[in-house]
Amino acid sequence: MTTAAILVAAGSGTRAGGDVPKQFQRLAGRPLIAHAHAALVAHPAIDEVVVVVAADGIDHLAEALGPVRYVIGGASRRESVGHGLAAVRADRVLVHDAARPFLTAAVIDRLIAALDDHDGAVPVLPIADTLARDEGVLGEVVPRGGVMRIQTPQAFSAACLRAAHAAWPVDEEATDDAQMVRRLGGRVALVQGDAMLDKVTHPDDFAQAEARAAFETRSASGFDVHRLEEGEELWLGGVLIPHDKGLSGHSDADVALHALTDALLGTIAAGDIGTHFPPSDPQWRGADSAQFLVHAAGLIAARGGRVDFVDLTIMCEAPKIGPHRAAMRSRIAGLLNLSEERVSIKATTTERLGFTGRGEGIATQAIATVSVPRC
Ligand SMILES: Nc1ccn([C@@H]2O[C@H](COP(=O)(O)OP(=O)(O)OP(=O)(O)O)[C@@H](O)[C@H]2O)c(=O)n1
Ligand SMILES: C[C@](O)(CO)[C@H](O)COP(=O)(O)O
Repeated sequence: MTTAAILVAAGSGTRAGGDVPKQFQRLAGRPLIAHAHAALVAHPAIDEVVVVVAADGIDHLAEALGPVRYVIGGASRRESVGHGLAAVRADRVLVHDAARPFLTAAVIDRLIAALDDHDGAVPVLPIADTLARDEGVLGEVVPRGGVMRIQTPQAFSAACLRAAHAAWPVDEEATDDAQMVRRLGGRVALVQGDAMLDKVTHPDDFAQAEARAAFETRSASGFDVHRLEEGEELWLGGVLIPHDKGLSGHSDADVALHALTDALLGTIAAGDIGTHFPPSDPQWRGADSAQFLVHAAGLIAARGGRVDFVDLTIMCEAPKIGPHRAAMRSRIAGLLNLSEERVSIKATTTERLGFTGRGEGIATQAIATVSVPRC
């Protein structure tokens, strides 16, 4: 069985307002659509993802997601889903609103499992508030027993969804695909929904979704070594230290900033310092390593994340690190826009053992802890 996901994003977002349709406005550091798209792409059971976008949204889509598979949508959500459906080949189809950003793998798992013995499946939530008619003033209560909220993604056997779209009257609108499948006689399962999946519809919903954005804490380590040589400057932790030898190697060979840069890159699985600044590239010869650290922190910020804490252990026999610790903390805190309480610098000798003990080089181990939006 293969599974496709259709991510509908061809609406104008009129109720939400803003300079661009809501699906391209930023939420938790990324375009709104990027959250749901990442969740669908990352799910192991989903084989293909197609985005449905308005003709005048193609540039916004490219800016938001880079090169992705897309088709042009229609005048209504129903038509947009139909265009997506024409572009996929899989046996099962999930249809999801780009306006519902926080989609977990657990919801997708529940929907797909329900397709084993149903034609479709929808995530549902109970209604917690009293419902009443709006008559200008308070009208009668609407009984809420047996009533529920229906979310997306909605999952279907592709054949059933195609048949439902083909049978639907052209001049009638549909609230969602599940109702279309149901009207054709399809059995649609109810699976547990998720409050995190609530749709961003009105301007205030952005603030609420922002508050809901789940962050996860990640830690990663970095390690680096550079050789001590005569005739070189000694840059360590972004500070020039007077010493009879200096470090040689990539850029200014600041082994502490290199280890820390690798730790930061590790938190977002973005490779290492050599991936971003190849040692073979002459432009980095003698370069200030501070820019590498700032670049890594920038990549974390671009994902909507933040650096929480960094900890370095510098291993050398000489120079003594203690007298320079405060300057290093201050420099690194400044580069990362952190308070100094969030920068820890420790040092150790290796008891005259190994290359550090013989004064041939300096090693640094770094650990970075960051918060990034869960996706
Ligand atoms: N012609 C349409 C209309 C809606 N959608 C998508 O359907 C989802 C749910 O629709 P809704 O929240 O109503 O979005 P909009 O139609 O954009 O909002 P509004 O009604 O405020 O303009 C959204 O991801 C929207 O982009 C679509 O693909 N094609
Ligand atoms: C498809 C849907 O999200 C299910 O709850 C909902 O019906 C979309 O409604 P809208 O009025 O187009 O926002």
